[in-house]
Amino acid sequence: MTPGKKLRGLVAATITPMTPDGQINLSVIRQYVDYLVSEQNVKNVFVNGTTGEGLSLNVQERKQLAEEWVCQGKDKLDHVIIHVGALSLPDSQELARHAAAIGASGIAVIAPFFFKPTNKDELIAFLQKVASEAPAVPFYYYHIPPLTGVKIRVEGLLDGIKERIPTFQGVKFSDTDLLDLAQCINKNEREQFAFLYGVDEQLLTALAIGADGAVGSTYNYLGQKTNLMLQAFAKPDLALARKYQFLTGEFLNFVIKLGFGVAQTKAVMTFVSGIPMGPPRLPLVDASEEFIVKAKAKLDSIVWPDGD
Ligand SMILES: CC(=O)N[C@@H]([C@@H](O)[C@H](O)[C@H](O)CO)[C@@H](O)CC(=O)C(=O)O
Repeated sequence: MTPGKKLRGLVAATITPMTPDGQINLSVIRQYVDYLVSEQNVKNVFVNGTTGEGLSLNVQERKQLAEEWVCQGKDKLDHVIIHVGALSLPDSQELARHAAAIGASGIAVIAPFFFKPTNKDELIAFLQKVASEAPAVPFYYYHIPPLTGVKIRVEGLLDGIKERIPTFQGVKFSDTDLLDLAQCINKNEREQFAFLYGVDEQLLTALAIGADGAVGSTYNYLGQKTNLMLQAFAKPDLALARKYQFLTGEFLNFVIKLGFGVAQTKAVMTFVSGIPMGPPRLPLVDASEEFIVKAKAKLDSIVWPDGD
């Protein structure tokens, strides 16, 4: 891992592999790391987040997964960010201490979403209590209002955040309010915070307003194609960048219409990578055979600009 290096580019929101009987399956994580690096050119991971079913795992499972990713990622990955958010503050603090102890390169926290903070001060108070348990570890706020229902705008949250959370390093922004994201980027140029976008089908738009990179589920299996989009954008060859975005969008638009979530992501990753991701944990249920057949046919039918 590369300490101190600003987080940029693609971050795979990792899937939690499970055995057919629903236990976490640590045995494939080594192969998973190698696959991300060699086949997808993705060297950053975000562990135990939404895609990783982090909120459906117990504390022990989350620690085991964090340890395995840090251990297998050593000398191979640049950043291993561990999501340590939980509804229970002590659980979240325990996970933050654990992430620090195992040498994670960052921690992230989601807004609590059962009893919700009602304003930015309450939210910052919660985040601060977690961040202070890992005082040497870069801290990221994980903003995902479609799932948490916590709609506190990030722009306001960032005002004076470094005084409250000295380790504050950036935001994983999984929302479509691009005005909020743009205001964050515009106001925080000097702070060197990292803004990582989390709606994969709209990444190009976020890059245009200055996002540093992205955290998402599709970079597990479309990382290499999305990296080509990032390269085209940097060149700049916007026409080419758009082609990549339109094609990933075409796939996502297709699967979203069929019904797309973490269970389906596990199925897609299994057929693309060959690594068994197993079933999701209840209340999520397995992707149907019909979904798998249709999603695979759709992905195979796409002709990418690089000729693949
Ligand atoms: C709601 C949701 O799951 N969003 C995904 C996206 O990557 C999403 O799967 C993608 O944009 C397809 O819609 C990520 O933002 C989630 C994520 O990064 C995580 O797993 O923590």
